[in-house]
Amino acid sequence: MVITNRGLLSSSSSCSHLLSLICCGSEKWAPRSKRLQCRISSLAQSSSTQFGKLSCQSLDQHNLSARRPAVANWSSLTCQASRKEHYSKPLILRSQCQFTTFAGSSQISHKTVQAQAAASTMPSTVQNSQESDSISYISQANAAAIDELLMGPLGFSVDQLMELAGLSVATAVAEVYGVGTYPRVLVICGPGNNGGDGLVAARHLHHFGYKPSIVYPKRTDKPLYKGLVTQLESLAIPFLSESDLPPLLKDNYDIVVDAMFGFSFKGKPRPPFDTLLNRITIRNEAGAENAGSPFVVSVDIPSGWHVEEGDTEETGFMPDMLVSLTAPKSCAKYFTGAHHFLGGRFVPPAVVKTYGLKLPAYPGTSMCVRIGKQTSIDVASLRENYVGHELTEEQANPDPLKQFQAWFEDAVSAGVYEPNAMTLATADADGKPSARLVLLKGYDERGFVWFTNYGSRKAAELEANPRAALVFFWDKYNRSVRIEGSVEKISRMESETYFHSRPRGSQLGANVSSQSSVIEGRHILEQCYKDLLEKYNDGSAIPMPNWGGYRLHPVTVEFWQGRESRLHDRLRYTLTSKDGEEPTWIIERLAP
Ligand SMILES: NC(=O)C1=CN([C@@H]2O[C@H](COP(=O)(O)OP(=O)(O)OC[C@H]3O[C@@H](n4cnc5c(N)ncnc54)[C@H](O)[C@@H]3O)[C@@H](O)[C@H]2O)[C@H](O)CC1
Ligand SMILES: [K+]
Repeated sequence: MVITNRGLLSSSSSCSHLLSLICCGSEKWAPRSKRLQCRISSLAQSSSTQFGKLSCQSLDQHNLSARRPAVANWSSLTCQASRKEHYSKPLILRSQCQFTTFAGSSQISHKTVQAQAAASTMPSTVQNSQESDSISYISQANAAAIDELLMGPLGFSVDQLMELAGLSVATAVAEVYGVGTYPRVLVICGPGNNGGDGLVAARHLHHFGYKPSIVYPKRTDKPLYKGLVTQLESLAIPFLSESDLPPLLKDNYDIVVDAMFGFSFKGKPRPPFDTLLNRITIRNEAGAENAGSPFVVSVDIPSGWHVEEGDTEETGFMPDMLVSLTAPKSCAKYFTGAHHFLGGRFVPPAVVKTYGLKLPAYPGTSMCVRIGKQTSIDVASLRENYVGHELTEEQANPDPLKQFQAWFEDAVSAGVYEPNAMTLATADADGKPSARLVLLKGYDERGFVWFTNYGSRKAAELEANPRAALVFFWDKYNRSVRIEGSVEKISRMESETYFHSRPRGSQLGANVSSQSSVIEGRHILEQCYKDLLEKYNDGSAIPMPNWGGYRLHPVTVEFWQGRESRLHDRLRYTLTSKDGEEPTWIIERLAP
């Protein structure tokens, strides 16, 4: 019987009936004591077979208790072991389980199997049982069997699955480590399909704007891999040898993608992967001098880990992020890094059914989904170490509008969500400020335009005090732009043109909302919307309400680029006019 930590465990015995042992350890911990709970159940559900007896006995010094359900035809038993001690060592439960089966009234087999299971030393806050219950973790054997099923009767090809796997990895990386802050990626590829996933991920990361480099020491001649390498070479993505790597990886890389080994890994890593793994492990040791080394993202499995039991070699390797593929492997239960994602949005119902998989839904059009909680966040310590971009006086366009356009286009191509969202700050006649988010709807040499209800609070404030400030923030590049100046309404014709270009639903919505006024409830809006929908359901023009655009004429524009160690770049453009001359922009650097 082979039993692993805290997951569904495979078992074998010479007996014709399979047993499985489900252990859940760390979530049951009490301070300074460890408890391991195992449920032993029969997977043989033959109607002619009934369990006559199933018992469990501890082979160690544990306090073992066994509980069986109070039903006559029972086929499972819960054993619980506990031992008081420090957290430093795993709790190992070795027990002897005995079962006897009957067909009719005669005993047909009697088998004693020994089971061993361990509770890891993870603190109980890291995972909760709800999480383990709501998602399936699969064994090494099942991972391989699922692959065979996919690539056999279910008609998938390895290239196709690898493409989906690599794309999932790249999208998960981009979701957590923005290209603006962490552009330099080292992808370390192993000899098998896990390495292939790494090659695919590198290609997608390149197209997402990252700068990947690859270490691929054990290449294969298979056409699939040769093709992937050729594709990367055609993008001028560098392939490096281990000797090309700097002594401190963080000097050249923000992220390391560990695509060395996946679910077929066995034993201990052989050279050169042992040293490569060492290089991305050191950072986890207390007081390591390279504690600020790159973030490590493991593909499918943290390389070197036992596929089911985790870091059995006690190397201390713990990636910051794990992207499980298809379904998390059992070892993922020991993952305590900050980010756990599941990738591979292709699992057909036949696989889900055959393996009884519980998998989370993928949101929207995402290729990956976050699973598990993000480890608790200390808000005060949230801090990006901005790297990779700069804004020097030499680079800055003398025209702030052109500089804005360049940064805006960068934000759009980096996939920033609503890059035109900006905070608009206004103040009333007494100087009392207020701010809200609005959408930029146009910009040119005349200024920056947005639309709103002319009866809103901002409109009243702009009436009393026609000056405003705008702030953009584009996280993927760690850039912000601040714009200040005077504000005026745009012409009614411009507003009409834009209003009628909007979807009819938005036009009706603008008529419904007497913006910023207090209303009795949402039903007022819904009723009014319904009435207007009926009124204009003949397709006739929807009139523009007291609504329109504003244009801010900038007099100062500041560009802020986040840089390392808080030494940010700040360039402020100020519109300055000397006697009788056309106003011009002067650029000054501000202390960060
Ligand atoms: N269904 C999916 O989601 C898919 C995932 N894919 C990825 O494929 C791997 C599994 O690939 P496989 O080729 O079977 O195995 P590995 O990549 O884990 O590596 C096997 C490779 O490594 C060698 N090896 C084994 N042990 C050692 C060791 N101790 N030291 C050195 N080398 C070792 C072995 O000889 C082989 O050469 C899965 O995890 C996903 O990442 C697929 O891309 C598509 C389907
Ligand atoms: K890996």
